[in-house]
Amino acid sequence: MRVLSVASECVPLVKTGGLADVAGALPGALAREGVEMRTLLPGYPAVMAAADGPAHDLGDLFGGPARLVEGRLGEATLYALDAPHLFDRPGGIYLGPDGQDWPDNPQRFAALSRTAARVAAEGVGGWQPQVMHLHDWQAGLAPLYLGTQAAGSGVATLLTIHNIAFQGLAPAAMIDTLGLPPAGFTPEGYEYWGQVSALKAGLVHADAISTVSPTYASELLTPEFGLGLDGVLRARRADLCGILNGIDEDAWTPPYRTPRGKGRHTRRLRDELGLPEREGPLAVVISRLTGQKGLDLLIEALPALIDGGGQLALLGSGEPVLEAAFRDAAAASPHVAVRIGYDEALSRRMIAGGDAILVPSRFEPCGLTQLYGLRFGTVPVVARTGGLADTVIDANPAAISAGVATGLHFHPVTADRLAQALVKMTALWHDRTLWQRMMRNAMAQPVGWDVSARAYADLYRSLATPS
Ligand SMILES: Nc1ncnc2c1ncn2[C@@H]1O[C@H](COP(=O)(O)OP(=O)(O)O[C@H]2O[C@H](CO)[C@@H](O)[C@H](O)[C@H]2O)[C@@H](O)[C@H]1O
Repeated sequence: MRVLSVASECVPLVKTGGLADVAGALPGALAREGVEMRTLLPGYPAVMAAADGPAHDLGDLFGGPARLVEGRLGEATLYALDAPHLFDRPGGIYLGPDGQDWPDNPQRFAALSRTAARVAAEGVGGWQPQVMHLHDWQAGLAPLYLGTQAAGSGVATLLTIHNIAFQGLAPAAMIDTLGLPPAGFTPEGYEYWGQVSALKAGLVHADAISTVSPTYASELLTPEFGLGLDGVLRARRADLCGILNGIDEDAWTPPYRTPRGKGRHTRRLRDELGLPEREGPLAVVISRLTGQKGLDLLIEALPALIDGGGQLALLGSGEPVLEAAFRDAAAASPHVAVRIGYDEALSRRMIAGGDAILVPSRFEPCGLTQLYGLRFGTVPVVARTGGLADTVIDANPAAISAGVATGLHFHPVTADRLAQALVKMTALWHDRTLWQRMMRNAMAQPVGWDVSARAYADLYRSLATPS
């Protein structure tokens, strides 16, 4: 089975969020299922640095010359879309130096999608996929472009939603520039309230749609979570499924085997962050600071943790208002440590040293940090939504008496309920036997890719026409 994965970011080359982790993990996880997955990425400078193989000329692509250059992504093949006028620039991969989207983002990711469709239709260097696995809006136009290619039939398409909040909107005036079929610009097609929506194009035209947890797959069908696309998704309900993300269990192995081993790392973390010793739980957060993640609720609920004898260590970056609020919280209490920035090594030390990891998201398609938490016995305290609900077993009385709890849920997602959960977490932490039982349960829970890789492989096989 040959699959082309198409993404706008991918570890270890370029990452702004969880999509990169998933795109980076899939080729290895699927190789074990007999799937040969190759990955197409935009040729940002960091990606071009990994592309030193044969090059294939693509001619002009949205106003400049383009090539597909082969490289390696771990054991797998990488295709880098080398189009310097679109991708060779300093700054963020989505945002310019002014913090706004690059003005030519519609063309940049249309170029990625159009190239994907071309690889699917014509093959590259003698290799042609049977299935295209497209990630988020940046690859959303690929099924539409594929449909316009004479040779396009026969390659199946799967679109995975990692974040429906980004829909890839562009003005209708760009239909020609992007080379889209004008007849498709209707509410049943890729039009979204008078604009072009790359995500909607994918949702309408892909053969199948998935998202990254079963609960989120059903939440997406509701107006609250569908963010304007719930109607489109309800119409495609029969083709929508949820497959949980995993994490790379080898890359994320705790530096201890049993709960007892954690203490040393907690002391070290307190030292590193300048937190005083305290007889209470040390909660950690590693997150993008955006409305999605519900961290404004944590600012409100923080007294419940700190006045109850706990501590908070937060690592993140994002919205300036939230960064400032957490900096202020750290200035106001010796029991709050805040690091603004992106630092994977520190994130690992925090997960190893923390007693609990907080994920109060308003919506969370899957979430990865609670999975790291489980693996490290860092008890997750999570909003009961999306993949958080699917991966953490709440310490309710039934789960406690059955001895299966791995964390805490709160619902509805409000500051009050979060505060209550923090109080409960503190009480559970003081019951050392119970807490260690939860840690052991968490550490024993499988959070790798095995089950989900098999689910993707089955899905690809059900979509592909035999060849
Ligand atoms: N300051 C920082 N320093 C170091 N590391 C940091 C960091 N901030 C974030 N990270 C890391 O970035 C990743 C974030 O992944 P998540 O899945 O938690 O959320 P994200 O919303 O980005 O992903 C979206 O896509 C993924 C993949 O499908 C879904 O799990 C998720 O629900 C969806 O919102 C984690 O690996 C985390 O450790």
